[in-house]
Amino acid sequence: MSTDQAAVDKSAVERSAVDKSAVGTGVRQYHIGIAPGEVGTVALLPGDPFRVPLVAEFLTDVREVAHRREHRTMTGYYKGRRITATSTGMGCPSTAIAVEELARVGVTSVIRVGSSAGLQPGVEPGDLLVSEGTLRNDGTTQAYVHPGYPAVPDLAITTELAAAARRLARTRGGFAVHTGINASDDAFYAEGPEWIAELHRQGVLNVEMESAALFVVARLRGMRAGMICACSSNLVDGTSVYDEKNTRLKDGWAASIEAALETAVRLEL
Ligand SMILES: O=P(O)(O)O[C@H]1O[C@H](CO)[C@@H](O)[C@H]1O
Ligand SMILES: O=c1cc[nH]c(=O)[nH]1
Repeated sequence: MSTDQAAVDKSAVERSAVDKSAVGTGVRQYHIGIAPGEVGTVALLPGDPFRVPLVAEFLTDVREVAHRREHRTMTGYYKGRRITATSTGMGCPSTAIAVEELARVGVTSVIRVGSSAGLQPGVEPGDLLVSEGTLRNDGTTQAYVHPGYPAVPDLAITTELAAAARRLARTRGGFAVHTGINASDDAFYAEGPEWIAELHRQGVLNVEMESAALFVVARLRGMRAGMICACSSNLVDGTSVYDEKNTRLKDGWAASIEAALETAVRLEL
């Protein structure tokens, strides 16, 4: 086959190939199992499906909509606003799928309520961490955008998350609120001392595994996104590194959910 013929054949295949960006609008979604009309416009996104009921504890008229693979979804109402909680699973690949499919069923704002490890001294288990932007150390977003494309949250959601978290910290006490840049890694157990020290030197506040996909895919699909995490551990001072009875982390999850719900109400998301 000549080179010219190969080029013609390639473009013929490209012409008939599936365009996934146009697939699935308005129907029950393949991975998350939700159909349009079953959820509202704002979704809180924990990583862990077992934390979806923790969001539901704050809601009235709770309904479980679907649970497929790592994606569990419940809906309910908080202060009159319809709220959805959908778990993303761990990492950017499943998070990108969740955000893509939530966009296809009418969700317009997504707030990750996650756990994340601190990289600066003074960031303690149970503290709340609000993202101002993400260092994209993941593979998924490389498939979507230019290497220099920023992974940034919505400004108003971010400002409101920080304000809501600070109000809770003032009235409840027992935890601090930090804002800054975080990293999104793909490989939890490949975060070695050298990488942790490099992130620390560059002033990165914390590390987690989903926000690169969350922020990039949300931008590309015209959605608003934000992230508030509870600190699970501190990787530079070794506080409470993955100990089962991390009650401060559990309290931090609840506070992060409350801050996200208040944000949804105040901004009418
Ligand atoms: O607790 P979640 O929200 O899953 O967040 C963090 O926990 C997991 C790693 O332990 C990763 O998903 C990381 O981002
Ligand atoms: O990537 C991550 C996320 C949470 N905790 C870690 O230690 N690393």
